[in-house]
Amino acid sequence: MNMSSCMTKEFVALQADCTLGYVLTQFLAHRQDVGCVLYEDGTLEGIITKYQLYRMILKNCPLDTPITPYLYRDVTTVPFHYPVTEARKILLSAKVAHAVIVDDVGKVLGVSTKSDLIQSFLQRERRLINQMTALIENLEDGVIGIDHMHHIHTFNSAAAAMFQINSDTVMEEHIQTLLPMISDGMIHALENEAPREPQKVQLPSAVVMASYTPISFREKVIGAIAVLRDLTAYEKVARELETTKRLEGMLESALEMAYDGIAIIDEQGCFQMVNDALLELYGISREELLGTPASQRLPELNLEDTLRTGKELVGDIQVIRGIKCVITRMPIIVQNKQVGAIAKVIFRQLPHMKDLFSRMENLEHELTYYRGEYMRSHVQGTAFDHVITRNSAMEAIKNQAYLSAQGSSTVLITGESGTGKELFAQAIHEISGRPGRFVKVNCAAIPEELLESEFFGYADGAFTGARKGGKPGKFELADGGTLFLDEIGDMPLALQAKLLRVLQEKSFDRIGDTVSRTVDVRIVAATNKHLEDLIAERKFREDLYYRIHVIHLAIPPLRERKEDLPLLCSHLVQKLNKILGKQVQGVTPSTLERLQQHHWPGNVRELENVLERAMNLNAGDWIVPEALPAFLANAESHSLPVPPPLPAKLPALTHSKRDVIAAAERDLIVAALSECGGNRSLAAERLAISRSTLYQKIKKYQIEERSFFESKSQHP
Ligand SMILES: Nc1ncnc2c1ncn2[C@@H]1O[C@H](COP(=O)(O)OP(=O)(O)OP(=O)(O)O)[C@@H](O)[C@H]1O
Repeated sequence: MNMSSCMTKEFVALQADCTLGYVLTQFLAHRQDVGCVLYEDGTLEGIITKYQLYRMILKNCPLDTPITPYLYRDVTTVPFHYPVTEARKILLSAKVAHAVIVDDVGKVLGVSTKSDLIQSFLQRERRLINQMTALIENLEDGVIGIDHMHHIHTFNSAAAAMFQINSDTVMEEHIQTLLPMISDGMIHALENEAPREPQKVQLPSAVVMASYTPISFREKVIGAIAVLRDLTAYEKVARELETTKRLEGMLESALEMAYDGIAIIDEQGCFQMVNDALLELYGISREELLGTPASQRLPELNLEDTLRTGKELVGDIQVIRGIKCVITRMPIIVQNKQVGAIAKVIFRQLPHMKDLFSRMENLEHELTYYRGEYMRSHVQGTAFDHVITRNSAMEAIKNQAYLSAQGSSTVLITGESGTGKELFAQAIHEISGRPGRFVKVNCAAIPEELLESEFFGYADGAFTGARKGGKPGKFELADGGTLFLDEIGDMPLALQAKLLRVLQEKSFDRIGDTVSRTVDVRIVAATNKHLEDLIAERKFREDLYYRIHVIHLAIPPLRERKEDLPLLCSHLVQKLNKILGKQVQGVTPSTLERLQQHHWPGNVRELENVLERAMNLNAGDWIVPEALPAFLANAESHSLPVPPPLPAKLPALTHSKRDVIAAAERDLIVAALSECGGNRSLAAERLAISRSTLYQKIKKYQIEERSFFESKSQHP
């Protein structure tokens, strides 16, 4: 603040020839005590004060007396730009009550009196007090002031919040009564007239650092002030800092222990952390890397790409200093913000790891195999114990069958007639633990017109002659169990479509019924036909094929596993002993030798029939070659060349070849039927095929069976 704002601009301006009377009139009119006598150019000639006028009056000077002789010419002037404090000093040292304020060239601008100065000082003080109060009020620190009697006179809002009390209620209260936790410090500062060491104080809602200072006025201590700084936030930050430091230490140790190279970059793409493994790979020092841009120092890590896209990349193959490396990159996200990126470089013993993985994979496969094997033989092995084999391919199929039994997927079993397809189906059902029944349907043996009712049953009154109350079909009977669809390749197309629907929707309608029924049936299908060929010939639906072809067990024919013959012979002899009530020990080595030479087109069923026949004929404990049927017993027969094993899938036959084979097959069947007088069971046995296969072939070749009964009656 300068003097231009601390002066009276409407001063009494006079000329030297002004009279006493005129000046008195001006003083009264302007209520002033001093007048400035100016030259024409406005500069100061002198001043006249009211005391001079009093003196003129006391000397009885008439009112028209000019004032010139009474002027003060040695006047204290102050330039207008001087600060008020400076002007005060000038007035005090000159011991005058007025100062004339002049501009740069000495022209009078106004007059400043002592009262002007006091006013201005009071104004300034008021402003300072207001500023101070506002400052104290708005401080984040709590401020408490006491007077020399220890009574509180200052208590700002921050202090009120810290002590959780209202400022108005604490004024003039004794500090010791109201705030004992800080009173000692304040009184100490007051009485010792010196600041007190800051101390940590626990308040009800916060921890504060309190500093105490005495307040002096005119070199006398008149009170004390306490400033309280809330440490809660600082303490939290300190704790977080400590945790961060600890975590950083842990992270560094973890990085150093890592076997692979690791590099971390910050938001700017500069290296923040690298571990020894990475430095070793690059042959570089930590100092050379830290703080440098990754894109320039190690561009092959491509970390800036991860920083830019925020995308993870696993398994990037790079060659670094001649070493093949696998690099994985990931963004580092903190509170939903990407703050950097990390790269992991796998470079040590990669080839060994590859070997290790493939060995692990093999071991896993082996484990699965042996687990299945173990479970099968130790836990619930009985069902598959009936499937006799020592052939490794068969063992693998048994395993697969065992594992598939645990699930509910459809199983397709293929293999020549008599290879044990039904045996497998039964074992699967037993192992599955399904509570329902094992229901078998021979799709080839049921007349076509009855197939639908056999499968789905019929409702009460569905057709003339229908059983009262209706009849459940095989699907219903197998609810909760297993439905074994034998010879599925022979299922008519119309029924295939219906079966497909049931498999897809798990529901069906009885014939003549309006209510759909839902069933839980596990399907095991079997066939000795090549379903792919039937699909090509449009005799089997492709969609149904894919529906049932979920798990496929392809059973090899007996001629491909002749090592099974000794075991099978002893198993079947024991089985037949029970049925026939015999005590046969087994087959002699020479019998086995002959059996080994046979081609076994009828597979295990044919072997079973041969052994049954031999046991019926054989008188002794052991089955000798003589007890074997002629085609096995006589030398010519067993010396017959054994045809080579059939490939899994025969090449497509030409029509003529097929016809020749069909004609030969028909002749054989006719011969067998005629020999057995039309007895299908005997003929099937003689031909080493199942009854259903024989029935199917009789149908296929349209063989008239009546003639055989007749021929039998002619031969006693
Ligand atoms: N590996 C085996 N171990 C013990 N017995 C077996 C084996 N394979 C088949 N058999 C027996 O052979 C006979 C024929 O088996 P199964 O009826 O299961 O054959 P399939 O393949 O279903 O025949 P088809 O196709 O003619 O219906 C059964 O008495 C069965 O117990």
